[in-house]
Amino acid sequence: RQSRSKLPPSPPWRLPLLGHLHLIGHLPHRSLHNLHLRYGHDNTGLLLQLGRRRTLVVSTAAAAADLFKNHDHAFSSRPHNAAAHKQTYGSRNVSFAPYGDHWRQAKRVVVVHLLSARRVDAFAPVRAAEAASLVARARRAAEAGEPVQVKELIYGYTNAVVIRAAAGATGTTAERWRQLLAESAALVVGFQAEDMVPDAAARVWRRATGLERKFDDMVEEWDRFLSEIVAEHKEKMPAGEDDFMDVLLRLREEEEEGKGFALTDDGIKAIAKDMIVAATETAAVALEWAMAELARNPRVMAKLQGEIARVAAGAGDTVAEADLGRMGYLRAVVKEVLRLHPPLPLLLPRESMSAAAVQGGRYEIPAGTTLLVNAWAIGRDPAAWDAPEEFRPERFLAAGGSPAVDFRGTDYQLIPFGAGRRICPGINFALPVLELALASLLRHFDWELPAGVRPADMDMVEAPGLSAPPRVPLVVVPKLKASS
Ligand code: HEM
Repeated sequence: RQSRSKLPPSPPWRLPLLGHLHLIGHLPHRSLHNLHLRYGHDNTGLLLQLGRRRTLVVSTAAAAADLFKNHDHAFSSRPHNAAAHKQTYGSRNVSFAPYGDHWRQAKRVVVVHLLSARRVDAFAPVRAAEAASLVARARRAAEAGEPVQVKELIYGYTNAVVIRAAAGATGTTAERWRQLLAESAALVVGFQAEDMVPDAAARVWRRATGLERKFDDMVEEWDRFLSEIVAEHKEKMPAGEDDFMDVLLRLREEEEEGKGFALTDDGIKAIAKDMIVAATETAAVALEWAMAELARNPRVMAKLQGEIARVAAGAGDTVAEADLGRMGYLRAVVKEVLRLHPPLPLLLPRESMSAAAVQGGRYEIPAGTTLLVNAWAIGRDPAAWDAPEEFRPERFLAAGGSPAVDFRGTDYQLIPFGAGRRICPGINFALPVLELALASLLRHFDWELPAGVRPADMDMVEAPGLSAPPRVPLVVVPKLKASS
């Protein structure tokens, strides 16, 4: 019953039940960007009815700035999603938990105890060992003169780093974990039934199509696996550095002494799984896009290799993490990759808990509205970026002493990790994982496109899904550099 003039603009052609869903193709960030260009308001966004969800879509830096600066609290919850709820022990993780005491405490545990600078530093030997193994695999391909599928090369690395940090797991346990991750991801591509119709009706549809059974089997298999890992951790005290499971179990012991956060076994499993799911895919997608952009822009690759050679001169076979801080161009490349290819192009959906009068009261967004922030479109916002489609890391090198734009949630034109209360807590964990892999791969090899493929021929469009790797997996040929 709200006055229409107070609602942000909407596209025409709203259908019963579907609302505007029929206007969304299989790459929602691209469809939503096009809809924004046709019907949206640059300072506010666009209001859509996506199935049963009234959805505000924000596609510009100006609109993101207004929302995150002035209305972050109102939009700090997550929409309920039955599939995610089941997979997360009833939203007992961080990413999908609704705003409230549980989320606040769980996020605090993650930020303070699992992802603190000290803890991230403690995993440096894990990263160094896995980077060395990444280089060894690339070296074998180079010596055999074989092209490599970058996704396979990279996933092995990000999976291993994350799983070792989360649960100290290697070998067959890590392999089982890898399979479970891949199978779960395949089940949650695209809009789900409960986005369209009420939960009960969605359940009937999922049962009829056999999807419910598949979800239940998957949830059971994850639980069996995580329970085994918790049991193993309870049995043996850690030798060496603690992994996330060790830390969570210790926090629980402290709680029993009245000092910590009340964690059940399910809570521990939910948080550990959250860390692994949130970290593995995002980092791998970012690395695959980085390699694609470097293969497509030989000038940037050569300049980056020059920096790495200068800074890491004389070091051993792998790049020392301490040297990464002196590689300013490497950081600029990472930023430019995340600007054009945010691994979660629509971040994670939010939901408003109260009405919000945005743009100084010009528009009113009712409570219970889903918010999609199109980071992919914001990275291409012509009001925020010069020549937005160009891959030009130099734009991030601070000119004349002005501070360079950063991705930590205060420069709203670059928000691949989100912003505000729900910002990603894993930035400090992700950065050395990304930078060490890139520096190691570029230090030892030149990466060429297979014979006959020209940079201009490369397909730079994303695959459908929550995260967005290249739809055509990148294949490149490593050539051992003369100095390696
Ligand atoms: C390149 C790597 C990564 C990218 C691009 C990324 C991106 C994101 C984004 C966009 C969000 C949603 C933010 C929002 O709603 O505003 C998020 C949330 C989250 N990320 Fe990351 N992430 C990355 C790596 C990691 C890592 C390494 C971890 C943990 C080890 C992690 C843990 C989480 C968690 C727990 C949340 C939920 C936060 C909340 O709901 O309060 N992420 N991430």
